[in-house]
Amino acid sequence: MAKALQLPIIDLASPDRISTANSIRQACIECGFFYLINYGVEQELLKQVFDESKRFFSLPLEEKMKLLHRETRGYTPLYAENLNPSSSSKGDSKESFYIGPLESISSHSNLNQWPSEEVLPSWRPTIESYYERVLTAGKKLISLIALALNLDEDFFEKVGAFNPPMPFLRLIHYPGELGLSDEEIFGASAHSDYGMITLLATDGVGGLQACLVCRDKSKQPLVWEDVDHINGALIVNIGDMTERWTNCLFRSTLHRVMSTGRERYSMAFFLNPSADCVVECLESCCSELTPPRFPPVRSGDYLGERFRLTYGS
Ligand SMILES: O=C(O)CCC(=O)C(=O)O
Ligand SMILES: [Fe+2]
Repeated sequence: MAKALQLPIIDLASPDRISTANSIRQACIECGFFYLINYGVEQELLKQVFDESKRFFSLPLEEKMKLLHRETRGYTPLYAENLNPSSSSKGDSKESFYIGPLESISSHSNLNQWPSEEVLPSWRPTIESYYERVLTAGKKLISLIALALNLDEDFFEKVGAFNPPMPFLRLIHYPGELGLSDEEIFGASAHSDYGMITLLATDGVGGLQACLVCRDKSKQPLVWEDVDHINGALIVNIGDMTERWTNCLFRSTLHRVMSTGRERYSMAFFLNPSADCVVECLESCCSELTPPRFPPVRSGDYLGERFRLTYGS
C-alpha cells in the first residue's frame, strides 16, 4: 500500500495574507499540492452538488449520450479519455461531465450543455452556484499565489488571465471497476493538469495518488503516495501553465487515480487563463544561469493542443 502524504493546509480566510502567501510558496515549490480550508463553500452546498452529480451519472446511458461532449462541454463516457497519451491502455475507467464558462462570465457560455429541467430540475442552478463560488475561491487563491511570487496581488488580472477566465468544472464518476489478474486499471492515468490551478473536491473514497519525488516527469521509477481526503478541505494542485510561468519553480506534480474496487465521485475545477493570455516566464523566475525553459505560449493554443492529445482527435 502507498504511504499517505502529509500535505500543507492553507487557510484561505486567514487575515495574515503575507504568512499565508509564504506557506503557499513553500507548498508550491516542495509539493505542487496542498489542502485548502475555509474556501467559502458551505458543506451543505457541496453535498447538494455531489448528490446532483450522482443523479446525472445514474441516468440511462442513452439519456447521458444526448449530452455527448462538444467543444469540451458535456458528457464523456467511460474509456473516452486517456490522460496519459504515451500509454497504450484502453482508456481511463471513468465518466465525466464538463461545464465551461457560465453566461455570467463569458459570451462562450452558450456552448454549455445541460440536462433537461424535466429530468433533473435542480441540477443547473446547483451546479452554477457551486461553479461561481469555487471560481471566487480560485481567484482569491491566485492573488495569494501572485504574492507568493513577490508580484502584485493583481498581477494575473493585469496580464489578462481573467479577462475573461476560462474555468472548467468537471464532475467525475469512477465506477470502481477492478482489473483481471495483474492488469492495472486506472480511474485516471498519470498526468499533470494543464491550467493555472485545480481545486478538487473528493467524496472520501480513496484512490488519488501523487508522485512528489519525481520532479523530472520522465524519470523512472515513479513513486506514488496517497493523497487522502480531509473533511472540509479541497485538494489544490498547480497546473502546467503555472509551471511554465514560474520556470518550474512551482511544480505541476504528476498524479493519478487508482481503481480501488469502490465507486468514487469527485469534482475538479480547472482554473485556466483567458484564451488570449500569453503565458511566459516571469522575470523573477529566470536569469542567465536559469534561462526560460519554455517559449511563450497563448493559453488557448496550449489548452487546445493538450485536449487534442487527451482525446486523440
Ligand atoms: O478525481 C480525482 O481525484 C482527480 C481527477 C484529476 O486529476 C483530473 O481530472 O485531472
Ligand atoms: Fe488531474
